[in-house]
Amino acid sequence: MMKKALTIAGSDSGGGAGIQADLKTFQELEVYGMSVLTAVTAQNTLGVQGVYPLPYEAVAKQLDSVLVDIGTDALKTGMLFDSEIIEIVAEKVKQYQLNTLVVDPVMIAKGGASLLQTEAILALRKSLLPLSFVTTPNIPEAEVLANMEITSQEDKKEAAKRIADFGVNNVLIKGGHEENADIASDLLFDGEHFHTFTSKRIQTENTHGTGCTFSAAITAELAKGASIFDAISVAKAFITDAITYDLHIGNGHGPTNHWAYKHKGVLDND
Ligand SMILES: Nc1ncnc2c1ncn2[C@@H]1O[C@H](COP(=O)(O)OP(=O)(O)O)[C@@H](O)[C@H]1O
Ligand SMILES: Cc1ncc(COP(=O)(O)O)c(N)n1
Repeated sequence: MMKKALTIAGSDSGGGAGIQADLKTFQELEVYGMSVLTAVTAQNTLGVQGVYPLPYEAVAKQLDSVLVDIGTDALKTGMLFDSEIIEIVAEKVKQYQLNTLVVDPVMIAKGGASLLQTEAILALRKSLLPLSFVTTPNIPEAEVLANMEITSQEDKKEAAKRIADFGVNNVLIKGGHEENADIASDLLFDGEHFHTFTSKRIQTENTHGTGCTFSAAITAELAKGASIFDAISVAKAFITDAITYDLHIGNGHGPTNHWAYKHKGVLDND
């Protein structure tokens, strides 16, 4: 039986991040993908030109439609926009007893546009993180959640512990923003131990959607029954290939290549 994965996120009209990145990743990793939209963004490789949240009722209804009938083996959240949407998601996660929740605490798009209202940070900490199996902040997001600056490996560890204290089982702080490093190193705290997942750093401007793609890959692997460690290992290989075979599309920060992980051979012969 094919496993199922659900993403609750915003639409990226440019196709590189958000719902579109998530569904492409689910497809490549061979899980059945479903989506609940929270907002529509007018977006391309140059940035975000508009943000249009959906009515709260639309978010709640989409969740009920999917969960009453189809159900899911794992789910992830991306852009949630405000505290009301966070509370709706938290309610539904409890109501339908969903255990495998991946929270990618999307706050700001790479060009600087806000995808989460500042008032919503509290709701994220108090209502959603306690229900989560894993959360995947980048460094600026980890700084906001943990309420501290991160300038060293020790700071990263301290921030991971502080975020775990909100009640989430696993905290994965991504190292994509450490631009001076020659590796891209992500730190996992599983409540007891630290592990790092490392790849070489790829020099490219085309990193639009890396965080969405990475957390979607973790979600797909968890849906198939992988352990958190194995799910992150596959996701790290998936995102590294997707960045290595990046797409030179548009005039700004292009997207990653969701096709690469499964079809490197074909791309190498291109
Ligand atoms: N230039 C890069 N080379 C290799 N891996 C990268 C690069 N940039 C980001 N990554 C990896 O992509 C994943 C997403 O991280 P990040 O870019 O920090 O997320 P976000 O998109 O949320 O800011 C992480 O595994 C990170 O290590
Ligand atoms: C609708 C939407 N959701 C999320 C992101 C973040 O993208 P990234 O993965 O590059 O942090 C985005 N740019 N747009």
